[in-house]
Amino acid sequence: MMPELLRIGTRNSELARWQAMQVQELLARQGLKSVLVPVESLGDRDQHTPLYAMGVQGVFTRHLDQALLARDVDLAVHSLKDVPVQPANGICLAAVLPRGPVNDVLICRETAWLEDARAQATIATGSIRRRAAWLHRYPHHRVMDLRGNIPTRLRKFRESSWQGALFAQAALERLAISLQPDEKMISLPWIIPAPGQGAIAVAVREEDAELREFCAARLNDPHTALCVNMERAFLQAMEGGCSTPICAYARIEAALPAWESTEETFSVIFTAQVLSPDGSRKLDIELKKNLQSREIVSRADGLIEEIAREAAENLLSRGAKNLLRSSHHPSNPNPNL
Ligand SMILES: NCc1[nH]cc(CCC(=O)O)c1CC(=O)O
Repeated sequence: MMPELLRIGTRNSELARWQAMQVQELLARQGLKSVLVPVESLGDRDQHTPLYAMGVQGVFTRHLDQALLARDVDLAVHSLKDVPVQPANGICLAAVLPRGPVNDVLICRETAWLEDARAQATIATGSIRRRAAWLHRYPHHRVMDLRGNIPTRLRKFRESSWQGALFAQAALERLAISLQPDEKMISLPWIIPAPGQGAIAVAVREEDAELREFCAARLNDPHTALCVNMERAFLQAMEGGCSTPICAYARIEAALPAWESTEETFSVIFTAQVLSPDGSRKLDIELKKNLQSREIVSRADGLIEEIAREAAENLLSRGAKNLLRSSHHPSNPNPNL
């Protein structure tokens, strides 16, 4: 039996509440009533310790896992990017919603410094992936640590003299952030996103079979699921956590059908990258597979395994582990590099 009123657990940030409301709206369209239940997370309580230094996975999701297991909530809504690849015991991801924008963006005031290859600049981000990618392209820039939720980070940028700050485009769009007249938003497609970036996930208790199946049938987007599950399988194969500069992005594009085929044909394009934390070195790979539309569901698991393993084996054989290990603390780069 499903409860009359579903309780949706969410972090209490503006972005988290917006995302939880999306799920609430989708449930309402299916005739299900729900309420939002805010649950504070470790990552929200401590907004100063850099994320990479917290040393635990799931700083944004653990308290919601606990609320699910304690039966204080029936569903939990997460930014998939923040969810550890290994789910907590008794909890499973039942659905991912259609993916939003995946890119990172730069918010800045004037841009002369970007066009001048030798200009000095200070850029702010709390993400070691964005830091590494930025420093790879602009090794002479300085990257500052910037923590907090989106409005806080934007405010800190506005009060600073930094040239720019990095954000997920999905987050800015969801909060309908309006830029000031002197501000610009520049899309950064050359930064490969984090696994799962731009996707919203719904977690439930494993034992709630009815709710789990309902979410899988009515809320889940199979295209998004194929892509993000591939990115996360790759992350797992690399044994990386949320605090390593591991990037992965899978997308599905319509491909021209083979002449004898009447079925729609797609390509899955998987791009991955690992960087040394100081940005001095990087390894890339791109893999592409064609598949028929029905295979997006029927062959999903096999394809995810196959591509994730091939990409991880390739990068690991080229020395990815050394590269990720080469400096542990961004502000204390290995002098040997
Ligand atoms: N770690 C925080 C977090 N988790 C998800 C998003 C943005 C939305 C998304 O990428 O899905 C953000 C903010 C950011 O990365 O700037």
